[in-house]
Amino acid sequence: MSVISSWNLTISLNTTLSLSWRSSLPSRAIFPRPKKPKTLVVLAIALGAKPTVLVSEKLGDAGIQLLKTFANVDCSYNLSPEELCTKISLCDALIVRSGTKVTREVFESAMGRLKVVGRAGVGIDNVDISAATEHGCLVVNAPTANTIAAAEHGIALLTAVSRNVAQADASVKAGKWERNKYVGVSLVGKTLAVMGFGKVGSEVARRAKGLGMQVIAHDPYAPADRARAIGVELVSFEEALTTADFISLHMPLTPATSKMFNDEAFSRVKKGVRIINVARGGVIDEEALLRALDSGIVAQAALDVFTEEPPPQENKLVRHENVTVTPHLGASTTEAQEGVALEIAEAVVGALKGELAATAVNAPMVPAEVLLELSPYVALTEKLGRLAVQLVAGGSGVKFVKVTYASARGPDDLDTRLLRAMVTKGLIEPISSVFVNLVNADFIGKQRGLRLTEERIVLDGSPEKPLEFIQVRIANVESKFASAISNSGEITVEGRVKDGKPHLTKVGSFGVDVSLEGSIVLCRQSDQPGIIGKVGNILSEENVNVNFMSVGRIAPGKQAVMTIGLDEEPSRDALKKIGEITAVEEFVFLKL
Ligand SMILES: NC(=O)C1=CN([C@@H]2O[C@H](COP(=O)(O)OP(=O)(O)OC[C@H]3O[C@@H](n4cnc5c(N)ncnc54)[C@H](O)[C@@H]3O)[C@@H](O)[C@H]2O)C=CC1
Ligand SMILES: O=C(O)C(=O)COP(=O)(O)O
Repeated sequence: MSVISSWNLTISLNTTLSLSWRSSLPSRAIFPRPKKPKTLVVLAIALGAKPTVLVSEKLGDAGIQLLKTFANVDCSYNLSPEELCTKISLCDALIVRSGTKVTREVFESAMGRLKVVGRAGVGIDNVDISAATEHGCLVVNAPTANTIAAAEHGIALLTAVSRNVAQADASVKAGKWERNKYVGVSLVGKTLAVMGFGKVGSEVARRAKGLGMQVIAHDPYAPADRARAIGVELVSFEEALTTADFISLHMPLTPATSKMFNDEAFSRVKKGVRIINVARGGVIDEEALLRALDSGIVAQAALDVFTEEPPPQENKLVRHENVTVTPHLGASTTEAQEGVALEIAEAVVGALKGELAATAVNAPMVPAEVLLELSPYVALTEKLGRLAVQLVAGGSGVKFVKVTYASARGPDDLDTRLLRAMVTKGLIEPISSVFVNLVNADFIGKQRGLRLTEERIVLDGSPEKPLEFIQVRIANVESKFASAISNSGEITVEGRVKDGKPHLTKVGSFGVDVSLEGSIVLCRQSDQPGIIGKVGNILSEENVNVNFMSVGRIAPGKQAVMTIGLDEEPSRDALKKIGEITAVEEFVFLKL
């Protein structure tokens, strides 16, 4: 058994938790309904209302049409930050490109309604991801559809710069004919340093090789074999700077890459280097670039992106004669815009339907086939969490939770992040007003001081099924249903997936078997004939449908735990009657 992760979370239980003793039913025998804005979208859909998607920048028509099949679509472009904050509390999703700043204030103004932000493109530096995560808002992007467009624009700028295309064009249009002034430089045989060897960078490299250039790349995280496969040598930052005739930037803007190209970097480049930036303005210290251009260290620059967009009129870089500029056009081809629009619309609609997004930026990306396989276990883990926490006696603080996964698969073949998040959701939601999802589960858990430990039991046998059983244990607490405490002294619930459905298979040390649907009555009685019939009668008198019933015994004639799965919620009166059956020693009603 090995511990694979742990973190802290403290849940303080309020005293009106679900448990009821046989003869003293509290005023509300069931769990208090959470006050949270729980899955508003799903609720809205259930009521027949469509979710609302705000599109704040121009999006390809195919994407808009797809969104309209599922949601009310509000295309409001050029909103001021204040207008965005005002509108956002009425929206379930927001779709942006690079021009909308999705700040913490936006998430705060959403007041819990905003469920997903879709970035119709790659760079997510305009979205405050930490704030999104803290607010449980999923951020998805469209990472692939504009790769080629951005790479082609990089190559367009590379060739334009080398032959002074923009300057010469302006000159001819101004009535001049300056053939000697605009003599260019050749690309063939020159060294191009691609900085950031990801999707765009590697496509630029491929194309530059076709132009006869020597291509080197700097990317601390790129796999060497990918570079080798296209004949590119991965080099250090230093080597890239000192050997390149052309430098093309393709890394994301992050705290680590911010102003990566500064005075220090420009002091090490080859004199006369040419720089192309189709990444983000912020990766260059623009003042430093201006100095390097003025001193001739950098011969020319081609910039598609700027620290501030649009750049102010007086921006000296924009007006510099050795600088070619475009207004952030990297992704702007008809094909790329239709592609990203569809990619983001699909991701946003999927997220609004509650599906997990393959392009999630702030949640684990779980491949579709893994999701499909894990989905019954997702339901199981959430329900086990909900059951376990409902079994805790009011006043106990839930801090130490252990989740055990029993599987014949090796640890690398089982991604438990999703399952862990769902246990957290199950543990926290019934006893608090927060909404927990895959996005914010770890954050909320940590914030509340819960210490959740995951363990693996590696079983012999066929690894065909991802999991054999899952156990959730809560230590250092008392239970309102004493039988839920196992021999190890912890509240223990265990479940399995049977025929694709989650089942509860153990409570404390008692083996049980009940499908986890509707609600459950757990009942400990002295093992004797007739109890099942008596309980069944009480429920049938109330028209409460029993969907499952099982009895687990320590030994014949001793104690047994009866588990009853119910489709409807029984009245308080019916529960009271169950508690009054003489052989019933304790019972509890649990909502799933
Ligand atoms: N101008 C435009 O319209 C467009 C701009 N972009 C920009 O291009 C960037 C790259 O896009 P993709 O290639 O699709 O992303 P990607 O994630 O596939 O590639 C980024 C690469 O940068 C590398 N990287 C990270 N830190 C680095 C560092 N300190 N030094 C060197 N490399 C580093 C990463 O390892 C990764 O391989 C985006 O983040 C976006 O900002 C993307 C599309 C269009
Ligand atoms: O995808 C990206 O990262 C881009 O920079 C494209 O930006 P845009 O969607 O054209 O505003």
